[in-house]
Amino acid sequence: MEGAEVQVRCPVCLRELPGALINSHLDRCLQAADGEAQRSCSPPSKRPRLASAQPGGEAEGQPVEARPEAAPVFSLFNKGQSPGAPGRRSGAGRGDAAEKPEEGGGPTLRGASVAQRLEGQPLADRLRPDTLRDYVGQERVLGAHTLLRSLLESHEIPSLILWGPPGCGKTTLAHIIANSSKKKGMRFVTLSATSAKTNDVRDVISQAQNEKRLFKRKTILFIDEIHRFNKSQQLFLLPSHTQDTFLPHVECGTVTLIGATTENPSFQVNAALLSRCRVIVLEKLSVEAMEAILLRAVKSLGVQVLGQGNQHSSSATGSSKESSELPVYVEEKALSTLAYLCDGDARTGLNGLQLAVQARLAAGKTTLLSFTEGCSVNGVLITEEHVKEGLQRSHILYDRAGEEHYNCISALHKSMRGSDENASLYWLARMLEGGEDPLYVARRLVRFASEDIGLADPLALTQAVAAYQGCHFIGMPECEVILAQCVVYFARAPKSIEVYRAYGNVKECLRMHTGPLPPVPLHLRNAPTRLMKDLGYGKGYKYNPMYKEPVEQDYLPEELKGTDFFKERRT
Ligand SMILES: Nc1ncnc2c1ncn2[C@@H]1O[C@H](COP(=O)(O)OP(=O)(O)OP(=O)(O)O)[C@@H](O)[C@H]1O
Ligand SMILES: [Zn+2]
Repeated sequence: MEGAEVQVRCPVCLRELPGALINSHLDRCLQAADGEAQRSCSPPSKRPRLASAQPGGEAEGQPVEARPEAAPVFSLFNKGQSPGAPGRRSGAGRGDAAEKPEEGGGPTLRGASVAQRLEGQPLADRLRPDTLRDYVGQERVLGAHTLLRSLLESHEIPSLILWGPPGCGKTTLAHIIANSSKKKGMRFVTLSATSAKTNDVRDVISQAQNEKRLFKRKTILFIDEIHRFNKSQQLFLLPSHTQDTFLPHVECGTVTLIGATTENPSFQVNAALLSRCRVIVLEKLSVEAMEAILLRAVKSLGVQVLGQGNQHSSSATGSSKESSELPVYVEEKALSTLAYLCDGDARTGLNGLQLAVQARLAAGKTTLLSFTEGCSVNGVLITEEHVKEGLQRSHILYDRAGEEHYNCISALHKSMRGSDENASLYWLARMLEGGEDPLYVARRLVRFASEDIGLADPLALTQAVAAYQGCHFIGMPECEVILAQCVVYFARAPKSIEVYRAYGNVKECLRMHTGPLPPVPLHLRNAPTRLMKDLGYGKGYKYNPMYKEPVEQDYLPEELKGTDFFKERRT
């Protein structure tokens, strides 16, 4: 898939580079663009969603099967509904982000208890900002005087690909654009690449054409997880595919495309499509940005923050059936820890907060809080520990970029090598549940197939490549079983490092060589011209099929005659 020779365009500086270099280049390029040290800009990966944290609604990025009507996924950017979620669709004008939902995302429901405020929609969706004013962070692309900002302010929306790690605000930014564009009378339609069919795209296009022709209305099409469009869907997007296609429509302005992706678009988005879109690189949210988002959430819930300012001591934990009616407090430290641990993923952070509050309310434990000014209050207290528990349940303590990442993949590799299928599965799950990029694991499997299994079972390589492609097509979480199958196959497979080692010997031999390399023996050379023939090229070569008996012939240079790389240095 990732041929080393393939040239890809850096979405930041637009230079063409060999595919193998793009990731390291991007890191540098992003740093240079920023002028200051960036947090990791390496292509982010998808992390599994916190299913348990979404009691009443669904967040985008949910597994396809979790959507009862998998079919089309046109939906509105409605408050009551996250993009891509089924359910309330408006009849005729489906796809129009016209109606304003009743209940504001906004935050506080007057008079309601914290428990009531947590009901229904997941906190993260409810708090999705409507305007740039509430959109936190991403200054580099959205700050004052940036191109994107002025374009948005003038409602000149170009086709965009929003690339960034999970929960950094891609969908939210699209949502904000939707809001502002609908004020300008534009339509906003969303489609999820995980479940949309080619026909769905066609429908959107033809409706957009009608709208443009009849009402002079422009359509903005948001495609979430655009990297998931598979080969046939991508084909459909290509210009050669007659008038049904998408690209010409992007170009002539029938639709403005906004794609969101967690994957490096140079690899995952069709080049022709990519060249027609501006790539906006969003970063994972900083700890400070996360703190701001969490504070807003806490405020919206009516939870009070206990910090340095309001010194308190807590004691005498009791329990109360009515804990849900009591005031709820969260320690400032708990919020900053949460902001740190969620690793720039606002959805994880907000889900973690929601889980922690809900768990505390359900436990019914109350705490007597004594404040320095003398008063004491009985309430529900959320500490750092509770927040960590909330996160633990969402497994995000796995450190994707650091130590853990390398430790786990190494443990997986060694378990497969040691033919321990249980251990292999365990390490695989540790990584995937922790949000590891399945393609990273799949790439390692391809390597393992040759390095450790080799000719003992040459089919292993086919299995690994198939697993890689399968994962690429369907993504997490559906692809996990593909990797599991492959991992168990490999643990059970016979192993051979014969070729791996022999190839190492050959390389070693070349490296150790001093002086000019031996010439290719004349009889092995091809002689396409008279001159070459005269020079003795090909002379004496024995064409094997002409011989009944095995042919005696040297294939190595004279000085290496008799060398057996398969036996060299073997103990
Ligand atoms: N920059 C931000 N400012 C304020 N809130 C944010 C921001 N980014 C994310 N959020 C909050 O986090 C939630 C999830 O963000 P969003 O859906 O935009 O992430 P995403 O980048 O599209 O992630 P994914 O790739 O996982 O779909 C939002 O509903 C919103 O509440
Ligand atoms: Zn670059």
